[in-house]
Amino acid sequence: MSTPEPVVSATGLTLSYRGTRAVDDVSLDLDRGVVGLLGPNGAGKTTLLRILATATPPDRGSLRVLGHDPGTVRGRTEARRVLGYLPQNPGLHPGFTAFEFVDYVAILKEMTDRRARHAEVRRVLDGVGLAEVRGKRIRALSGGMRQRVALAAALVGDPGFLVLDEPTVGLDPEQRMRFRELIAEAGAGRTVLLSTHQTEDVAMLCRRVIVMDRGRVRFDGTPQKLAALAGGRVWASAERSSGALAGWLTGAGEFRNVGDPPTGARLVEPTLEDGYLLALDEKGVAA
Ligand SMILES: Nc1ncnc2c1ncn2[C@@H]1O[C@H](COP(=O)(O)OP(=O)(O)OP(=O)(O)O)[C@@H](O)[C@H]1O
Repeated sequence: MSTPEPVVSATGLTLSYRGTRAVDDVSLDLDRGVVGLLGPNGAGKTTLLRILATATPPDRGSLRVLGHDPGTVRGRTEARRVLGYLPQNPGLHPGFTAFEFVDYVAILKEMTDRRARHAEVRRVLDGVGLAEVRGKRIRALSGGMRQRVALAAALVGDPGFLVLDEPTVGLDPEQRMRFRELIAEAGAGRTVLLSTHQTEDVAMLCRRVIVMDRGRVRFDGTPQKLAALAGGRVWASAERSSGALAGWLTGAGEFRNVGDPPTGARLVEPTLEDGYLLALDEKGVAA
């Protein structure tokens, strides 16, 4: 029996901007569920997401999205029909109502039957909990609600692949948790790639995490495995410790350090964030 094709399959993706390799020979396969994409500013996350969402063609490499090849005009059109993209700056028109904006996106997605399209717009707005405010102008909505409008727009047409670029940035903790619920729901039946700086979002939501730095994949594995990279490398001390890549005085009045512990150090449980820090420090850590 042949193995089914992954939902997204990328090989050797490379894209440079004026000599800087924003994405450098990235290969990955994605299947169902929420996959987190972590990396420092400028790591290449947005550029990779734009390539996967077919918004930018790579200089090199091949890509298949739900069986389509975005390298061809026809394949690109087909791929766009089956993917949803929430970009970093979704460009919500403030004068539109939530309904009008999502309807506008649905029109761009070539949904020509007005009645079916309006039913779909209502479905996605209801799905993100905005049924009550669909007639309100976007300028009158809170930041959290605006992000939900952008998510609803990405969900139009029930895409099999959803690309989310830092969707929780700027949200307060309550709104972030509400958004987390929506991402988890979205990931139940489809492939979601979630770029974020929030390591907690990854720990709470993702079964797989990819860490990028300087255009390359530095780690690809489970959140548990990423945290485990810091096993034996996080310790508490009364004084500032040399050998720490990062160390700070906590509210409990002692230092928490990540790095190379001195002999006899009092080790503490590592978090995914500790593993992330070490994955960036030790370039080329594999899954
Ligand atoms: N349109 C562009 N023109 C020139 N350089 C660009 C362009 N877009 C991105 N870059 C450069 O490519 C590299 C990767 O940028 P990218 O925005 O993909 O990173 P990122 O990981 O998404 O960063 P952030 O977390 O800050 O959003 C950076 O060096 C950036 O300056």
